[in-house]
Amino acid sequence: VYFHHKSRFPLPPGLPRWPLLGNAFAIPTEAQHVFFKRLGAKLESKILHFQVFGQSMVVINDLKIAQDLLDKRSAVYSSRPTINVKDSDLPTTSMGIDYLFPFMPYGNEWRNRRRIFQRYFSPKNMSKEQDRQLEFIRKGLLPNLLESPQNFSHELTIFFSCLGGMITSSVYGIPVKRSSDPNVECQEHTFLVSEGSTTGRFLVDLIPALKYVPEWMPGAGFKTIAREWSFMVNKVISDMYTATLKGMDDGTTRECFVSWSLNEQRENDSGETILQSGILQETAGTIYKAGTDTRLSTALTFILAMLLHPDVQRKAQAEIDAVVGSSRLPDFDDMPHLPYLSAVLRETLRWNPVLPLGIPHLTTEEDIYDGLRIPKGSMIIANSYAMLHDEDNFPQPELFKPERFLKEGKLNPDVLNPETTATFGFGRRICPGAQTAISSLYLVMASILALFVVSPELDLEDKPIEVGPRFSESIISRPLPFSCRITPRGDKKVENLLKEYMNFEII
Ligand code: HEM
Repeated sequence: VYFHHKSRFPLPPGLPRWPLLGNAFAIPTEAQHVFFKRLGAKLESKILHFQVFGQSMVVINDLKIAQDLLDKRSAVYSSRPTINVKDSDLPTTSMGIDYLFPFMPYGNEWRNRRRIFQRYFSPKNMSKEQDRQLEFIRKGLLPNLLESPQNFSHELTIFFSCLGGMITSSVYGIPVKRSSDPNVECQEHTFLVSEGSTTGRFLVDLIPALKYVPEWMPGAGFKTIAREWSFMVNKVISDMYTATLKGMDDGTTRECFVSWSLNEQRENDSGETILQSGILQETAGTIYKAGTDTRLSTALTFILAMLLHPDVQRKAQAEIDAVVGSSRLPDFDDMPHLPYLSAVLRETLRWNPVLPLGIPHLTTEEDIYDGLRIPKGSMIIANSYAMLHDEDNFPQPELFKPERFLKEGKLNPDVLNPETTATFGFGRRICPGAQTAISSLYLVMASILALFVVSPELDLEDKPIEVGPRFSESIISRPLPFSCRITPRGDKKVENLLKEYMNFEII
């Protein structure tokens, strides 16, 4: 009786549906975040409902609604859509990667893994992680940029080596080469196999209800790839883990997520449990992809913003020079004294949210919100892009304007902070890597601006090549390849400043 009573509430507004297909073909396959934002404005609703091949889907375009539901009612809004490939098609129970906890449904299995992750990536280990970040930036990123032949694909590789290497070292503690490290490349290639050309494809393939269009429907090709892919992912995850254990025995592993977690658990007498059950190995296997792509996209967005806004770049450099001087490199202690740079980071996260639609949640109960019915089993999409481009909070949201976060030269606490709002998701699923991400991005930005200038590439007639802000319009939003130059600043003794950090081939 109660159920029927509740079900009389209407669904949130949406589009007219076709039988069976529902709204599948009304939703574009690219730039969905922009489509949802515009449709919400047209239908005058900040919460929308769609039906896609029988899957109920709710899109939230508003921060308060997302907080009311995903944060405050998190007991109901914290699951994930699961992967729906038949058992018989695959060697393991599903695609073989649903044990990676970002994609696990809500419950104890997910909770155990997330706890193990959070115990290491917590404030008490932050200074150790920051030492590692400093090292990878100073011995890897900066020397590599200095030696770079200046082209986008090379620079992309440099950022990727630094961030992929940093996370590999954080998780596995094994030595990493400053460029072309075989373990970093192997993880990257393996995780990329299913993705085709864009990074977004990776997540799209993982989230069944996002496969609106036939090419993403599980067909023979998809299943073959899934089978091969799950095998390779599992092998890499197991090989990397074994390398750490071996390194722990012969003393070559530096302290890292895996070694720290094992030691900590051994002290509590339960180390055998996580070791035997393989939970630690699985949790470790999650971290590379989550921690590399997201930071890489943010770093590239930052470079693009500096290219397009030389005035912002000069202001940030002047602030760094005033605080850091010319005889040393920036470090984490400088952060509180660099409000303009902090505003640049906030604006970078806001201007091009890396995961514009976050990662979908799933409701485990029916719910009623503001007179609207949210069915059980609905996929919930929090449109972070719409929230971070909400004109009420961020006037002229398409403009890159760090000043919006400042008042009288200080960070203005009255303006929403993208470091703590929407960028990293919501509720019990909120990104557990946010602190480490922010800290490393801050140092990447400060270090580059202290030593280098981002400027336009010149064409054959020495005219600057024009670049527009264009992003891959998939699940992960990343600037499309653009030409630029990242050259040592003429007013700094860059080689001297980097002298003690050059020539470390292995970090
Ligand atoms: C700029 C960088 C990053 C951004 C923008 C970002 C954003 C996000 C978002 C939006 C989610 C989904 C939250 C939700 O479901 O509501 C997420 C989940 C996650 N992130 Fe991040 N992330 C970043 C960096 C990192 C890093 C560096 C790590 C690891 C060290 C990491 C590990 C994870 C994990 C493990 C999850 C899954 C959490 C779960 O399902 O319980 N992320 N991230």
